Amino acid sequence: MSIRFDQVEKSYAVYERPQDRLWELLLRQRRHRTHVALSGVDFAVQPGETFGLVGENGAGKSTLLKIGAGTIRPTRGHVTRNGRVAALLELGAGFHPEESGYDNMRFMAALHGLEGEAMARFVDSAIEFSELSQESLRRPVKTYSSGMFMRLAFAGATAIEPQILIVDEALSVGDMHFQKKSLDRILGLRDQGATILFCSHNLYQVRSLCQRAAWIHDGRIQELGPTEAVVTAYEAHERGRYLHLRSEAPTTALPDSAALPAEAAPAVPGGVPLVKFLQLRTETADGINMAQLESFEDLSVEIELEAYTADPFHVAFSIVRPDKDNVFGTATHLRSDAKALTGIGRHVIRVRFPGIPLLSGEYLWSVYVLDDSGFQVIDMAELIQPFKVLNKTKKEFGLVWLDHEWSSAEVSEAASKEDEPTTA
Ligand SMILES: Nc1ncnc2c1ncn2[C@@H]1O[C@H](COP(=O)(O)OP(=O)(O)OP(=O)(O)O)[C@@H](O)[C@H]1O
Repeated sequence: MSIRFDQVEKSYAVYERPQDRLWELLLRQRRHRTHVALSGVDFAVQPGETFGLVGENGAGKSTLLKIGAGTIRPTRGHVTRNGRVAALLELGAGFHPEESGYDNMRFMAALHGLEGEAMARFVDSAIEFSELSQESLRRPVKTYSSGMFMRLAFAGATAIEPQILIVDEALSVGDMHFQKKSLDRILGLRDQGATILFCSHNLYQVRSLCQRAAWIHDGRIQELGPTEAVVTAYEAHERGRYLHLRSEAPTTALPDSAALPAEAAPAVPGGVPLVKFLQLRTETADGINMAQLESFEDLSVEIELEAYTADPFHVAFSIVRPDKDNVFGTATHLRSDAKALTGIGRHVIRVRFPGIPLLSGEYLWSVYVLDDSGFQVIDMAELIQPFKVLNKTKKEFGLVWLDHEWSSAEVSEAASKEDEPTTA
């Protein structure tokens, strides 16, 4: 139930032109350059642990997952897997397009070495989970919609009751209903003690799900440790990169915050979300949705939502800087009672910030509607309703006011002389 990478390295031969591969074979002359995609990767995901991988595009995350899953071999080093592995990477890549859904499930069972009763149980369980009709299952999978294809592929990949799960942002499988069902399956396996290696660009998900994480940079592990420390270091790096890009390319600077959209598009594909964010309203003594506040004013926030499902859900929101840094975020599942919202229809949540300690600057709001696990985003609106804060009372500077106490002590000359080092 664990997975271990020992000094793993992966290099690819890169050919300028496709025909160079042939010339190399014929002439026995090197016609390629070597690209090192991963090097010196050495860590273990412990039994029952959920381990996150973060890193920018091209850093080597997918290469590492594929090596972990055994779909590609490392150039050096090796991987040890103890337990049944399900890799939720390139779902359906092994399907035979001309064969039926049924037959593809039988092939998958055979690949896992299952026969007779065990094969029948695997096929039944996958088919039941996929919710595909008997008629669809008898058709060749090449006639499936992409959603149907992914549903069957996910169902087949997880039907072996895996002990180790390797997940590459495969959480958006099919429509909203199936996305939730597949996520619940992953969380269920985790709760039963499965070991999970999880890669995502969604740092909220990595933070919520993983105990430890690694940041991969240019094919090497840059940081490895408790998730919060690793993700924070990665965010700081990304921020530096972003500021660098902004300073180098003034034409790509953020738009004037006032021009930002009032409501961002839903995060999730598949039409209307099951719970929709409607609006955010702020209130101070001066009025509703004021474009400018004063530091230490009382501020109330009201978030209105519409649920089209009776399923419980959570709401998170944050105060954000224009460069997307969160100043403060909270969520209903982080309340002491962690109570989810339920019921079809309109919901309004209110949060009061007595004497909000923001200092002068520009801020915005981001709102996320989450499922009952507090993990999957159902709807969101990021960087909405820009507002300014003006600090008229304090001289201190920065983003937020921090309570602090000064103290000083006079150090007498005699005492300080006593502390001086003596030379022999
Ligand atoms: N088959 C291949 N041949 C040559 N180079 C490859 C091959 N596969 C991956 N690479 C290179 O290896 C590096 C790591 O790629 P990888 O797909 O692992 O990155 P990643 O971190 O998963 O990126 P992303 O976040 O964009 O998915 C990249 O530079 C990529 O171009």
